[in-house]
Amino acid sequence: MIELIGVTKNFGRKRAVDGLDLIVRSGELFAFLGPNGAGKTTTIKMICGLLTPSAGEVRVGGFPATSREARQLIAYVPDQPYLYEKLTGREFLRFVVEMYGLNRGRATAKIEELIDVFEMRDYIDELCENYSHGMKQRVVFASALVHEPRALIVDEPLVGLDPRSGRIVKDLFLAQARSGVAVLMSTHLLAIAEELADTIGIIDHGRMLLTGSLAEIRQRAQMHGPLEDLFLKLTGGDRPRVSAEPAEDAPGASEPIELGDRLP
Ligand SMILES: Nc1ncnc2c1ncn2[C@@H]1O[C@H](COP(=O)(O)OP(=O)(O)OP(=O)(O)O)[C@@H](O)[C@H]1O
Repeated sequence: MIELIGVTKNFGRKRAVDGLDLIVRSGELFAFLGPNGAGKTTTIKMICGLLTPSAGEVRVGGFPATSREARQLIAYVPDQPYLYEKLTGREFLRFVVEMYGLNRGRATAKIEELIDVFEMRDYIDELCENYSHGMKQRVVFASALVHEPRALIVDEPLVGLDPRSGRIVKDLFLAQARSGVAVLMSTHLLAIAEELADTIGIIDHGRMLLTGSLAEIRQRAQMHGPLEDLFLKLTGGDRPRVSAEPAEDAPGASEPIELGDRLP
């Protein structure tokens, strides 16, 4: 459903994405991982047709990503939700229906279904300006699904969500993938990738380092511990060592703290 072949993106002299190959099939939940500045958002924007590649091809459902056909197939949920503050959540969903030119009867039923899925009935008729981050994010997810996309692209989907909202969103990804939607999720939360993903892709400096199921990438990297260790090893060394610079006479003052030592 989503296909990138030899994709490069330059911003002036900066190469953000470098000869990237990436495939997400219908029904697959793909976790796109990489350190800050690795090229994830740039890649996502090319898939959504918001940026054009400097070289290579990006296709969605067989159509060029910038085409109208591709845009009809895709839904994109950015990490910072954007809503029209002076509309209610329901009005915003109706606005999206109009934008896509959807059949009103069918879309109204879909909106009602999504209001229940995202547990928004208590606040959907209030103005968006009064919503919390999590409430906004639920409306944004609902608006992304109203046209029944075949590819769902989400950038850092769980940031700022409470456990209940996070559970709803995670269940939604699984349900979408099981119903045949290609789901591409960019995240820094490795536990989410471990929990949900069929396939994990690790990108660094614009290049795909490894792709496969968790078991496959562990085998290829010859590392069988936590994904965090594998990720850190692949993307530039082991666990970072951070000097806490305690007072000179503090106990253990000369010992650097190793991140992760205190984690359960
Ligand atoms: N519009 C732009 N102009 C110049 N450089 C850019 C632009 N957008 C991104 N870059 C650079 O391209 C590289 C990749 O950025 P990108 O935002 O794709 O990374 P990312 O993996 O999404 O990072 P993060 O996890 O921090 O969000 C970075 O070095 C960034 O500074």
